[in-house]
Amino acid sequence: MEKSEMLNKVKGKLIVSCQALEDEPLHGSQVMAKMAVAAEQGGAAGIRANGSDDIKAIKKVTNLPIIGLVKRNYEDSEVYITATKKEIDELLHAGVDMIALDATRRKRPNDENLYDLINYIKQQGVLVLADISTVEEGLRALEDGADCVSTTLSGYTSYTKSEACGPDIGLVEELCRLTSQPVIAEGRVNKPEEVSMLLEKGAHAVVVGSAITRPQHITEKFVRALAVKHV
Ligand SMILES: CC(=O)N[C@H](C=O)[C@@H](O)[C@H](O)[C@H](O)COP(=O)(O)O
Repeated sequence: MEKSEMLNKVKGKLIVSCQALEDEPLHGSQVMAKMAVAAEQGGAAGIRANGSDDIKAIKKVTNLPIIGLVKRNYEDSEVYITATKKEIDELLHAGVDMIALDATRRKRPNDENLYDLINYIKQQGVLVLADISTVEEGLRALEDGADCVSTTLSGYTSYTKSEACGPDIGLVEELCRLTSQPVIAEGRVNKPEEVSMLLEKGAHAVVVGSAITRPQHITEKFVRALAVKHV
C-alpha cells in the first residue's frame, strides 16, 4: 500500500484498537483477530494492534490497514509504547502500514533517540504515528519527521495525568489549528457522538479501543450506572 493511500483510507473514519495485554481476559491473538473481523464488519477503516503475534493473526483475517505498536516495559524508562529499535524491528518484520511510537520527550530506554527512531522507520517506507500527550510534543514529533500525531498519551504522562473520562478535545483542536498534518484523536473516546464531534473539530481519524474491545470496561460502566440508580 502506498504511504498516502493508507492515510486516505482512514480519513474521516473510525480506527478500532484491538488490544488485550496478558493480564486482560481477552488476551490472545485469535481473540484479537476475531475482534478485528468484528470491527471490519462494523465498518472500521483501520485497526490498531499491539505485538507481532496479534498483528500476524489480524493480517490473516483482514486487509484493513494496520497501525502497529509493541507495548513493553523497561526498567530505566516510563516509555512503553514502541520504546526502542528492537520493537520497531519486530513491527517491520510482522508487516504493518504504520508504526505508532511514544513521541513524548521522556527519556527512552538505552537513551535511544526519538528523531533517530522516526527516521529509521521512514527509511523502511513505513508511516510513523507519534503518540503524544501535549501540543509541544506533537509539533516537535512532526518536526522530527513523524507523518501524523495521535493524542493517545494525553492523561497518561505524569505531567498530563487527569481524572478525565472523555477525550482531550482541546488537544485535538489546538494541534489541528497549528499543523496541516493529520491529527488522530485517540484516548477515552467512549461514545459514538464523540467520534463525529472530533472529526468536526478537525481530526483526520478517530481511534476507539476500550469502548469497543474491552468488555470488562464496558461491563464496569453498566455496573456503575446500576449503582448510581439505586443510591
Ligand atoms: C495509554 C495507552 O497505553 N493507550 C493504548 C495505546 O495503544 C491503548 O491501551 C488504548 O486502548 C488505545 O490508546 C485506545 O484508547 P481507548 O482504549 O481509551 O479508546
